[in-house]
Amino acid sequence: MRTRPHKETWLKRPPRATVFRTLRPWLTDPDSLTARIRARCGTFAVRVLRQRLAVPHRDEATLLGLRRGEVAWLREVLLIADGVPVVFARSLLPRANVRGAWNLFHGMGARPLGAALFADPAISRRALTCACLDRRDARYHLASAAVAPMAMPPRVWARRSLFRLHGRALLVSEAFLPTILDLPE
Ligand SMILES: C=C(O[C@@H]1C=C(C(=O)O)C=C[C@H]1O)C(=O)O
Repeated sequence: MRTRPHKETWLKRPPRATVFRTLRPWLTDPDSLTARIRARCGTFAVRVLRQRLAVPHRDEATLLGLRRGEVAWLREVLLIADGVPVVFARSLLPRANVRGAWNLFHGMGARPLGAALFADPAISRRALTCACLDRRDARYHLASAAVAPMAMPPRVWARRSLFRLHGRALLVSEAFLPTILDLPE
């Protein structure tokens, strides 16, 4: 699927005029997304889609301080609440960060990354930003393919932030599927 080079705008806050009131807390809550979902469903699961070396998108590479074409460790998952996918998450970790500091990335399996990230006081989270992803963005298509045959709306709101440990970065992006709004507020 060819997507035009597109530079979506990542905002510090979701615009009131275009983001559902009930979606805003999901885009802005700085605590663990896993914990927030778990508190609103019966059974929670992580479906690991991909975990391998990959070339980040240009904006992701810039955030991670990587040169264009430089590979990083990629982890893509679906967060599942009561059997229904509610979030498509994509995390990127520069290769140099895997040794020591970020070994957690490889030991996680189907355990949620957040369980490790929010358990270590040495890990800090930078500010969240959010963007509306549509068919112009390759990540929209990754999420769409991940949830098929469940239909994807023309646009999904996503958020992302950098986690840092001993000066090394991990980029976590989370796209919210419409089903997130079926969870209690
Ligand atoms: C960062 C968190 O971890 C969640 C779990 C992820 C995973 O297991 O790959 C990725 C992103 C998050 O949605 C969190 O819970 O806030």
